[in-house]
Amino acid sequence: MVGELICAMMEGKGRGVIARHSIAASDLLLCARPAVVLEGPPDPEGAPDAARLVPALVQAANAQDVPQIRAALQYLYDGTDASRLQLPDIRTMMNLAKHSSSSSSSSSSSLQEGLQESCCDHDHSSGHHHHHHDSHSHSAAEPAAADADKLTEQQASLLVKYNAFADDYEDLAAAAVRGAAMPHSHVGLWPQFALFNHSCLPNSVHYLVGHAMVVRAVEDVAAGEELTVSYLGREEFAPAGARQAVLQERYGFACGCARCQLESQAPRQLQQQLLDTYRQVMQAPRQLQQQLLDTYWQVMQDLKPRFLEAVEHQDQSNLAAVQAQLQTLEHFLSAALQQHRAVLSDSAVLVLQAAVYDLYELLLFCEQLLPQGNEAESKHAALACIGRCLAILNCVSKGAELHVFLASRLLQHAVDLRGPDSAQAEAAAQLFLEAHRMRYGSQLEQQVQLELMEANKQAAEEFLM
Ligand SMILES: C[S@@+](CC[C@H](N)C(=O)[O-])C[C@H]1O[C@@H](n2cnc3c(N)ncnc32)[C@H](O)[C@@H]1O
Repeated sequence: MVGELICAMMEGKGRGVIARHSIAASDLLLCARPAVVLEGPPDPEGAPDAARLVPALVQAANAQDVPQIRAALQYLYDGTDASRLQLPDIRTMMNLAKHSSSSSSSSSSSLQEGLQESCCDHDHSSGHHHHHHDSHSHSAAEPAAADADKLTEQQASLLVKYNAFADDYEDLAAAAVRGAAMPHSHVGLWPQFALFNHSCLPNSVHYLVGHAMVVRAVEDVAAGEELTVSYLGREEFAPAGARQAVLQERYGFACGCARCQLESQAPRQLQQQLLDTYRQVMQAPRQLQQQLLDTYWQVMQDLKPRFLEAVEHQDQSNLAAVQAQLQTLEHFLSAALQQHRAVLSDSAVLVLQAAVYDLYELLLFCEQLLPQGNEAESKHAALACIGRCLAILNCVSKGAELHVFLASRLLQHAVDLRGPDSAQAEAAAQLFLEAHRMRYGSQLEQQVQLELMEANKQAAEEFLM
């Protein structure tokens, strides 16, 4: 499928990646190794500072024995030079990665190799196609260096500033399946991945397997349509203004994607309400988030079997007070959404709700920490909360890790509450499978599929409250 992508100029965005032919949801788009990558310690310490990539990038680009890296980076930096318009194809990228400074013992797992093979199998073209263009977002600070043979430190800094990618973990389930030790944080530069532009409602998902960057479509994409990824992590769950501020500051562009447009066209009153809700959720209950997380860790570490009981003995009344506040917020927001329901499609409502995703997630956490009524009732309530969160993620964040985790949680609750053979459990299993299909594709061997599902179930236990 990699051969089906074209690099072209996108109005107001510099270059971008478009589909040459139609692409189906869950198709693999890219699996590429980095030009450079640095591993950090496992979370919570986070990924190394991207600035540390600059000297490594200069060194990799100027290494005599691997001119392809220099070509890829120079292309990325300065697409205006006709002599360098030919982007190395995926095979070249794979080969050059063998020589790159980023070799890793963990990168030879069978899952990763499988992914690479599936790329190569589909790559029937001789390389990417792209059109000549004369402006480029990365090179604003200076024209192409006359001595184009060497990538300068200044050029490398610009490349890193706009193109580096960092993550606290590689894909946790894939790491577990391939037997990797504790997954590490990463910061690196993947030249082909860096050609994808951003959307707050992306049609592709991306993640690391070892050092390989995997990109997969999560929507059906028509020929000629742009393929987009989200540059925002958790910050994607914020209103348009907040997202745009981050994108402007970090990447220097004003986002005008479909989600931003939808929000800016929503009735003014509703926009204000979304903003107010977001502020209240993000400001006031920040302590609550911490409190909930602290509670979570405490309970998971030594009191897991008596999870709900233990929480009751700690700060139940405090949590209940916050829960009540959250419920009030949710009530008003839902009334406002209801008021404008006639002009909003189902998915528009979900897109708008994504701006205050934290509200819904905190309600879910409260529900899980503070059971109300009898066990069945509280499970019902939790099931409804999970369903709501999942619907939002299924709309704006398809194939994301959180999407897979919540689908796993929904399945667990449905099985618990209604039994493994119930219609609800079956529907939830279908959602879990679908989230997996988006993230890992539809052509996985059944055994690998089962192992990934089990690993994601475990990871959801550990990482989701
Ligand atoms: C990783 S690069 C993406 C490829 C880039 N367009 C190019 O020509 O090399 C990130 C840069 O692309 C541009 N960009 C990405 N997404 C955009 C969007 N939705 N709207 C406008 N510019 C965007 C910004 O200049 C950003 O700093």
